[in-house]
Amino acid sequence: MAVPSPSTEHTADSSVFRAALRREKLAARMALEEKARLALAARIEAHLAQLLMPLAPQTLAFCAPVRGEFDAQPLATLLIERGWRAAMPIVEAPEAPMSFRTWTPATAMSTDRHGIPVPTGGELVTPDIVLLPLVAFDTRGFRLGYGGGYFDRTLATLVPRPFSIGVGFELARVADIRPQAHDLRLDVVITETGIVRHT
Ligand SMILES: Nc1nc2c(c(=O)[nH]1)N(C=O)[C@@H](CNc1ccc(C(=O)N[C@@H](CCC(=O)O)C(=O)O)cc1)CN2
Ligand SMILES: Nc1ncnc2c1ncn2[C@@H]1O[C@H](COP(=O)(O)OP(=O)(O)OP(=O)(O)O)[C@@H](O)[C@H]1O
Repeated sequence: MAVPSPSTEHTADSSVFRAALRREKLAARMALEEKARLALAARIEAHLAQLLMPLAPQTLAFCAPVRGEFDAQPLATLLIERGWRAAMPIVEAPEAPMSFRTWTPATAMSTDRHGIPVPTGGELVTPDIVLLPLVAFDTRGFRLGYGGGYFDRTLATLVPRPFSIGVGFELARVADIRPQAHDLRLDVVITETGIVRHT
């Protein structure tokens, strides 16, 4: 059976398209050589620092990196030293919004149901700013993740909604991820080439 090509073909079923896009972009990221990935990550970190460092200290949520994602821990550590609070999302149940627990470099970690490191304990907090890892993103600022719908479900419940920053590599960019009704637009996307604001 022919596999739909996310780059060229418009299938009627956008969930098939999204699943194929997810596979393609995840494979492209995982195919990056470690050295090349770290060079791109350093550029992302510089853009992110340029955006965040001038701000007054607040609560920043980010994910422990898996599968070749950008690692925000060094920058989060620097921000903590400047008075910020850092937090990580916790998947409590598959269909439920995530909660957020404080994180520092000293925080004891366990592994969640998806194999992602998360704080074992820690205070529950509501983030002001959230870094969202991107599997794919489009020119309007819509994001594709691993397919759990966790961030859409979580951000939809938070009032005021945290400022959302998508973080990923340029290789994740597409024209249109074919967003579904529940998909939220990112306020900002940061890649190695810079910062794009969508709000
Ligand atoms: N590092 C990191 N942590 C994160 C996220 C993330 O994107 N990156 N998340 C961002 O939301 C949440 C976890 N989201 C996840 C969603 C799905 C799967 C997963 O394993 N999905 C299956 C396929 C599911 C499907 O296609 O229906 C898989 O990949 O095999 C893993 C994590 C919270 N923590
Ligand atoms: N606000 C919401 N309320 C209820 N269900 C939702 C909501 N947001 C997403 N979902 C459900 O979650 C599932 C996966 O959504 P989607 O493909 O957008 O995931 P994703 O954004 O790639 O995943 P993740 O955020 O976990 O990385 C979909 O079946 C969708 O119906």
